[in-house]
Amino acid sequence: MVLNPVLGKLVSKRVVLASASPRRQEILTNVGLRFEVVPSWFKETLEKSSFAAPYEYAVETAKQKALEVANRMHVKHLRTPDVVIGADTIVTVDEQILEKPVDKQDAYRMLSRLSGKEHSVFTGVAIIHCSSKDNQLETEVTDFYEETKVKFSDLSEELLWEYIHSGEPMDKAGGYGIQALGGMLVEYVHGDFLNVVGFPLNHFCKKLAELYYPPSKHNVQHKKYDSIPSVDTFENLSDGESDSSNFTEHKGASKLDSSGMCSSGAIYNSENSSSVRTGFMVPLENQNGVSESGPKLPSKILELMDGFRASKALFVASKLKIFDHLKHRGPLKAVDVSNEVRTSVCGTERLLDACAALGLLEKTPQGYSNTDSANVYLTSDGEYSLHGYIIHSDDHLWPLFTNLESAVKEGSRQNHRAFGKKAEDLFKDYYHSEEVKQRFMAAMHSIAHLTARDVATAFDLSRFKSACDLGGCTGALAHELVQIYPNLKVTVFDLPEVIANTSYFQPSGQHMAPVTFVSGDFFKDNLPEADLYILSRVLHDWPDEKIHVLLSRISAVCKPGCGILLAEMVLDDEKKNRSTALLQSLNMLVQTEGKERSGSEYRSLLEQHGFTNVKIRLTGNLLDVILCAKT
Ligand SMILES: Cc1cn([C@@H]2O[C@H](COP(=O)(O)OP(=O)(O)OP(=O)(O)O)[C@@H](O)[C@H]2O)c(=O)[nH]c1=O
Repeated sequence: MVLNPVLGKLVSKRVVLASASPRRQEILTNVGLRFEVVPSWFKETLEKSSFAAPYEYAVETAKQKALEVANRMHVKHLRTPDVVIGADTIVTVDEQILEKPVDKQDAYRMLSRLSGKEHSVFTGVAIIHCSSKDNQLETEVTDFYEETKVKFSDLSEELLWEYIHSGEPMDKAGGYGIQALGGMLVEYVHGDFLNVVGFPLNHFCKKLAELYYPPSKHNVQHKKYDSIPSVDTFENLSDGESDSSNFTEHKGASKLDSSGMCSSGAIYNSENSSSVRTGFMVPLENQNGVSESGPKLPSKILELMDGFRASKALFVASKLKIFDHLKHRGPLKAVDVSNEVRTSVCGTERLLDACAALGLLEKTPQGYSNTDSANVYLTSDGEYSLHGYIIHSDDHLWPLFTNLESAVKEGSRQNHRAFGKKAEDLFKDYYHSEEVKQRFMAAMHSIAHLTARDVATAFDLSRFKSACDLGGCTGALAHELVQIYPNLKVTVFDLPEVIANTSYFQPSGQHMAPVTFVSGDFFKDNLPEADLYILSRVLHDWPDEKIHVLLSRISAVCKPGCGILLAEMVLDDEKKNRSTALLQSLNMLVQTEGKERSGSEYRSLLEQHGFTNVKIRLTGNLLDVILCAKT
């Protein structure tokens, strides 16, 4: 495998693909890159005549798409990505730039222009490396383009219209998809096929190699990077050389463990510990000095095998409030932390070291201190504290997940095995004790607060005058909504046990008037009147039968034009790409009768109750958003 070493450089980074194109997602997923998808909101309206060459237009558009996402993620979530990738594909013929057709007539114009001729497909790509200094986003942009020439056969009118009516042209530059039916129109392709499909993978890998393995004096003389470097080339690149790259590696990304394995997939040859090999095929020399290929290092599998250890280390550090202590008193030595939290020195030191290697803490000669993200997310009073959710995960989800095998065998929740009692009503279980209720509410508040801005801004909701957040718990989303839409009045509707406990979670110093709390059970009691009903992380708790009851109750009080806003993790229709959401669906299996659903499943549920014009936005945050209106 020659590609993995370069892509392996991205393993420990938060990589974001700023593109809604399913083709780009597939091309990069197929080579094992792990990334989040955050489609860009940049409008592709740059003035084409201001560019000397068409590829400059594609490159600039790609750059603007990626920068928009980098900025948005930095400003909105305090979650600066490490690398954002943007791309833009255009077709040029007779010095005209063709983008995606706006309608069938436009597709006809484009395709008849391409008929019987050779044209060029350019994809511009921008790779943005991001960092945050004093809360300011800093970016380093690398961009390039790739050109592929494509020749179409002569297309008859009949063929052309048949192709247009297939629907394939509409979301594709030049009005065709070479990877599908459009392939039948093509006489020849000169250049990179994937570049036509939407992403020049080969050139992208070369760029990464240039960035992460800048040629040293030594190999400038001997090596020419005019193709993707071979394994041999990579073997000669020590980490020393890669460290000279501008881009710092994630801390601990290449740490050795006792078995000689590196977390990034690098391995030390025991006979030559100074050379780090980042390939997955590990050439080792046998006694005769002949190279043999060792087994592949399955770093993804190893990471998954260890995943629970990392989770538990995070849970224990959170439970011991180590991040809180370090926020106020750090840097501290292990012995001081152990005194503060009353634990053994040797155990504490190992936990702190593990947390530092996982990137949760900094370790310096002065001691351990929090990273910026530990201060924001892991302290119990951090601005976007996940502390509540972490404690809930440890106390509640962990015991349930240890019974995952039974859940899979039986197809049902496991409260009886985890907690020794039969699950009655999902929420009654949470609310049977004050302590469990507080913990659950804190967990829900953590997630609602972290996602509220993206949920509230996924669609323009300014046409609605009143909203009712059904199961709105502590009101975290409601408060965000009234900040963003000052004319909106929001009612939070939840069970009496919840409403009685919301005061602790209210933001201080805000004008509280527009958010009202009303108690009731949305399956039984009258629903407050509203133009917009919000269900955030509600439907995934329930089986379809219960959802039909709830949606029919909402539909009965909803006037035409009024809407429903759902916030859920939305699965892709094939249920194969979004591992966080698919794991969340297992999480629902172990504890509820609900599940995560795909966009089409939600659409179908809503349409059965008279809600149409269903729009789905993937936010790149933990929750996606669906908006629909009653007709
Ligand atoms: C020529 C050709 C193009 N495409 C698709 O055309 C879109 C171009 O549009 P874009 O503006 O570059 O991208 P987008 O789809 O709008 O996504 P985004 O990156 O969010 O702007 C991309 O999808 C490409 O795959 C194919 O799937 N096959 C082909 O043969």
